[in-house]
Amino acid sequence: DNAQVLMNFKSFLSNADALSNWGNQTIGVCSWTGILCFNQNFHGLRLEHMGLGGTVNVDTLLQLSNLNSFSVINNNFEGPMPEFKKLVNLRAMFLSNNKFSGEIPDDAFEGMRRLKRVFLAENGFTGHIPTSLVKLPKLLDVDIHGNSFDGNIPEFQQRDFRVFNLSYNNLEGPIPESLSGMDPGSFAGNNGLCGKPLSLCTGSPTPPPVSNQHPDSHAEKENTKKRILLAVIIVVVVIVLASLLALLFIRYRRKRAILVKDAQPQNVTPFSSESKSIVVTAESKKSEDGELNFVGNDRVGIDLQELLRASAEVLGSGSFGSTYKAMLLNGPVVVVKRFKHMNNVGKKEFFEHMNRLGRLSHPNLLPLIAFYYGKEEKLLVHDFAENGSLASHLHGRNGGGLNWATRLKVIKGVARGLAYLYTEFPDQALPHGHLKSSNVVLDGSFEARLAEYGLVPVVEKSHAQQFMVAYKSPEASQLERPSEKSDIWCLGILILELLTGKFPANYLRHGKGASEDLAAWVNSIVTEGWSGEVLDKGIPGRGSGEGEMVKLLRIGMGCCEWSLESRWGWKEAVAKIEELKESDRDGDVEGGSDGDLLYSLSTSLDDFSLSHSVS
Ligand SMILES: Nc1ncnc2c1ncn2[C@@H]1O[C@H](COP(=O)(O)OP(=O)(O)OP(=O)(O)O)[C@@H](O)[C@H]1O
Repeated sequence: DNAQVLMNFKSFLSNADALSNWGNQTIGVCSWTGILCFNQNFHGLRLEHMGLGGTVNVDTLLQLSNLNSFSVINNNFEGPMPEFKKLVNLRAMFLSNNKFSGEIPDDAFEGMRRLKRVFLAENGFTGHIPTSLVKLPKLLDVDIHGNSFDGNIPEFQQRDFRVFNLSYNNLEGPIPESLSGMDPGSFAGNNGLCGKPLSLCTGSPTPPPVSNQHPDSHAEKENTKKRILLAVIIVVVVIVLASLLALLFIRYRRKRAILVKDAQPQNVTPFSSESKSIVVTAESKKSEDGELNFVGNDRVGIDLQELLRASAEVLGSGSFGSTYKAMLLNGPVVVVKRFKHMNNVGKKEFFEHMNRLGRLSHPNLLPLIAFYYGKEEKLLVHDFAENGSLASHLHGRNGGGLNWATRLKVIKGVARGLAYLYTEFPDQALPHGHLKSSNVVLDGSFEARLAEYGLVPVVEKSHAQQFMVAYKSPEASQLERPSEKSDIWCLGILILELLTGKFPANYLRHGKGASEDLAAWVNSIVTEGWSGEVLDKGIPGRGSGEGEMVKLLRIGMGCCEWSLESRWGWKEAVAKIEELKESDRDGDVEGGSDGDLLYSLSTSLDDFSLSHSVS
């Protein structure tokens, strides 16, 4: 049976401490760590981030009935790619972020008629892209970035890719015509590639055919000479221009130094955490970079001097810097957040973007009052929300205290705020970009207000990729490019967090691989906790609202669909959230009895599990 086979498979692994509950017959195979089940039937292995090594024994896997999905993302496996070819029923193969190496035989994927998803990224694979891969009849996702594949890109026979990433290899030659419509990022970091969607192949106005391997040597020499000449001219021009600019810059700095004297160091750190007070100096206010710029017209009444000298209390610190609560003597309490890593755009664009954010106005958005522009650091000033963050109510000292009615009110507010952002920023992939429970704050009447929205355009790309939560959605972490549905993924996680009371631990963990952790967290709810454990038992007022809570859970899972096609769009999610009621008895009742409730819950969870891992 599968239990015995799995134990056998484990015996070939090294450092398998994470699989310590394997073999426990009382809990059953479906509850073992990393096992994917559907209707209590095994269908996959998801052994991610476990530090595993040793051998992936394919002959053992062969004995597992219904193995559809196999993932060992982010472990320490070494050596050549295991001979997965024998697993003809496999639909998804995730080997990314290991130390696999060597050439993959040309026929390595032959006969894998069901294989849809191939993830080999960030390993040490070499040699040509195997032709059997490009012939797979069902291939939808292929991500082989960050290896050392070389040679030409073969003609892929599939057309509609969902994920396609060949970046950061040693591929060369013209990109096949059929791939010319792909995102250029899919080919980035391959120095030898040319042709659409990258720049045209040199020496010819159109990409040369692959068979053109014997160019006329005289013409080639002429071309080379011309190229060298051109390069020399460019280098000389660049040096001259750079010297001129340097000269101008030095003169400008000298002038400025006289005007501003030593204001600059204080600008960079206008808060002193020791004294816990705001210490932007008088000099800095005079300097160009030291001004607080008020963006909302209704706040002109705030006294700048007073704000700058107000005593401040540290609220916490996140991935960008610390956040302070500043108490003005005769005015409102405001929150000032320090931001590093906000140098994606120049000063002018930064100002424009802040003014744009300042014009936003919605009851579920924390308004931006003012901002400060420093070279290294920016400050954003907001209203203080009296009831703190949603995270603190779900997981903090008063954790679990929010009743169902308030949770519903909060999620409706979040949905409305998000809908407003989507409407106001239709051209942006990520209208929010950083939606998580610590960025949902609650005002005096527990109305939700979204914080840290709309910042993606000004945040440095690498920082955004590493720390902003929308970048931890599956598509963003695998493609390094989020979709407009990535914010919806975050909404889904927030819903699951709100209903289960569980903290998506690694979702906030800074660093690599967090999206997979996040997905694993969602998945673990599905595989381990469906039988009544999913909804937080301690939510006050849960009794009469369980049917509605299950509806919200389904919405959450619709938002957490792994594939972008199946994931809900924002309009659908918002409309469904708006339909929710406080009590099952308010109007039409669904799933009234406990039996029905459990049934509908398990059905939705199984649906989710299926599409999540095998899609
Ligand atoms: N306007 C506000 N009113 C009340 N509390 C706030 C406000 N803004 C932020 N906070 C709280 O201050 C704390 C620190 O916030 P901060 O944004 O620095 O960290 P974070 O949200 O955990 O991380 P990140 O920088 O990734 O957003 C959080 O608990 C946050 O909820």
